[in-house]
Amino acid sequence: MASSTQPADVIALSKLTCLLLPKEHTNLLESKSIWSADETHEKFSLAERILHLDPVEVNIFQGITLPDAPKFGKVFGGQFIGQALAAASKTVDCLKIVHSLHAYFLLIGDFNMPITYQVHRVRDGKSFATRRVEAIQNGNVVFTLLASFQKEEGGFNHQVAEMPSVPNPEELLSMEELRERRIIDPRLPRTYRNKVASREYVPWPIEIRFCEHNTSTNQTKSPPSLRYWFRAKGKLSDDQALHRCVAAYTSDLIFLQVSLNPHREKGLKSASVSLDHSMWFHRPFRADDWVLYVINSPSAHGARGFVSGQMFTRNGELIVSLTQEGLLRRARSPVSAAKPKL
Ligand SMILES: CCCCCCCCCCCCCC(=O)SCCNC(=O)CCNC(=O)[C@H](O)C(C)(C)COP(=O)(O)OP(=O)(O)OC[C@H]1O[C@@H](n2cnc3c(N)ncnc32)[C@H](O)[C@@H]1OP(=O)(O)O
Repeated sequence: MASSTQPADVIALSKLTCLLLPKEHTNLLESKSIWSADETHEKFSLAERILHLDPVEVNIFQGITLPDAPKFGKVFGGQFIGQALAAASKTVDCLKIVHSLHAYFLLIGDFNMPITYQVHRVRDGKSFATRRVEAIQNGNVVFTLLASFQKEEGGFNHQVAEMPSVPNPEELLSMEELRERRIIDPRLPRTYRNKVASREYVPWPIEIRFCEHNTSTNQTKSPPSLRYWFRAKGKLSDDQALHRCVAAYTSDLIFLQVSLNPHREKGLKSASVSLDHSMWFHRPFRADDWVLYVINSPSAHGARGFVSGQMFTRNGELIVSLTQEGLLRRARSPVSAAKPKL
């Protein structure tokens, strides 16, 4: 090769390798990643647009809370996890993909303000890379995440966890259909039905189908477990990093609430927020294809609820294991608390 002369464009050069690629194949080098282009465009799914970040400086990105993104009166915890993971992913060699993350929610986020994500490049190894991300609003660190990335590598393989036998998502009702049914279900209290009907309904970027037919309300006790299928609405870009960010985003939508199930009662008003969140990504998957989320809460004690979860593909592959601890309090009445914050 060194002695022959060939007409070609030099595309990439390093100390060891000189890659010669004919012009007609340069498209092979175009990034297929979500991280490069302007992703605010309408053609992208809402989940992908929510996770879009603008680069501000080296290692610094900015995210916003879109008007049509779920909020729950504050920046949704899953939005912090998804956006922070997106920020970390943008600073890592694209051959390395996230395999675990650990996050703490430090302060309630203000959804009217942009969020600055500062990425610290903790380490870049041959196979692994580690990143620490701080989400900042008003000069305060409101959320922090540690994430580890790994280059694809072959190895031992086993899976003991079995996907439970549940109905296919096609046989189950969508959240929208469930809402309609609940409004007219005579077995449910009229006050509850009226509340569901009058509450503003903002569609989520994620489609959810509960596996069990459930007639319990947020004021009736039920076991501390839940199983549902989810997938992003619309098609996501073909980037495994994005699919993991979307699963991270979704994982906080209905998770901690499962810990409250056995304690629900008439008149209960709770003040609950996620405190920490950990995820391990075992195998590749698509978040715009159905994923089964199996949730259990083994413990609640000392105003903290603990939940663990597993995610499976339709084929029964265990793709994610996760845990969360959250603050579970009875909300104070306005008489005893002048300005409740939670
Ligand atoms: C079927 C369909 C189902 C659908 C379900 C959909 C649901 C979807 C749900 C989606 C889920 C989304 C999930 C998510 O997105 S949760 C969002 C992500 N998580 C967070 O944002 C948490 C951020 N972290 C913090 O805010 C702090 O670190 C906390 C608060 C945890 C600790 O920090 P700190 O140690 O400093 O706090 P503190 O304990 O002293 O208290 C702080 C303040 O609170 C007052 N306070 C205390 N006790 C009560 C009480 N009982 N009732 C009312 N207020 C109370 C207290 O007086 C104080 O106020 P003030 O004295 O400062 O004024």
